[in-house]
Amino acid sequence: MKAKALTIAGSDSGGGAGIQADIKTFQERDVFGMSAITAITAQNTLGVHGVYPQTLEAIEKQIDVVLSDIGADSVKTGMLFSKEIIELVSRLLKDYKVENIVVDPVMIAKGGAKLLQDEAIEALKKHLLPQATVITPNLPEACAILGWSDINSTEAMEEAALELYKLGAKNVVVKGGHLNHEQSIDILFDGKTYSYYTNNRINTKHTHGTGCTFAAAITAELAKGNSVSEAVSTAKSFITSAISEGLAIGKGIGPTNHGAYRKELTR
Ligand SMILES: Nc1ncnc2c1ncn2[C@@H]1O[C@H](COP(=O)(O)OP(=O)(O)OP(=O)(O)O)[C@@H](O)[C@H]1O
Ligand SMILES: Cc1ncc(COP(=O)(O)O)c(N)n1
Repeated sequence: MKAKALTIAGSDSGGGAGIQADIKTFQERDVFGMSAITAITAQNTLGVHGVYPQTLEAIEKQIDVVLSDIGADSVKTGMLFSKEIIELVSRLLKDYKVENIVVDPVMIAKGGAKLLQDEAIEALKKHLLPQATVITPNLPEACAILGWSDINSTEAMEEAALELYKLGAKNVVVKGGHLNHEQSIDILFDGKTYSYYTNNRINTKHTHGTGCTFAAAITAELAKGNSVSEAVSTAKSFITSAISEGLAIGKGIGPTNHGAYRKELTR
């Protein structure tokens, strides 16, 4: 049977991040994609021009009808915007006993727009992180969750992974896209071992949606029954290809190319 994945996230009208990036990635990885939209954003390559959160009722209904009928082998969360939405999503994922949960703790868009209210960080820590199979913070997100000012080395990334693991997630991937290093290094910590996923840094500005795409690829691989380390490894290859063929569309930061990995596999 075809694997199924649900993304609970914000809509990016520009198509590079959020729900759109997730669904494209699920499709590329041969997983049936479903969505529950937490907020509509008016977005393009120049940034976020408007944020329109959906009502709790609308969010609950989307999740309820999908999980009660179709079900999901894995669920990804992205932009959740408020404490109330986090509490709702956490409750529903518990009620439906979802097994594979990937939490991408989206906080700030590349252009600087807030996608999570400051007061929601505590709710994220208390309710959602402890339920997660995998969490995928970038360096600023890891700092915000831990109350740290900076993470600027792989040693500090390992320390952050350990401290984040103590908050209850089964696996932590600290993403090093923001590290000033010639390689792009992500570190997975499963409570015992630190595994490094490393590729050469690609010199491009077209990286809109990298975090969403990476986490969606992990979600898709988990839905198909792969292990966390296999899922992260495939996701790393997927995002590296997508960035290497980033799309110079629009006047600002273009999106990654979700179809690039498939092309590479069939070459
Ligand atoms: N220039 C790059 N070259 C190669 N890999 C990259 C580059 N930038 C980011 N990555 C990889 O992309 C993935 C996403 O990492 P990143 O730290 O950019 O996430 P993010 O900041 O959450 O993304 P976003 O900016 O979409 O929120 C990671 O696997 C990271 O290593
Ligand atoms: C709806 C939504 N979710 C997530 C992101 C983060 O992606 P990025 O940091 O690449 O802008 C975004 N811009 N929009």
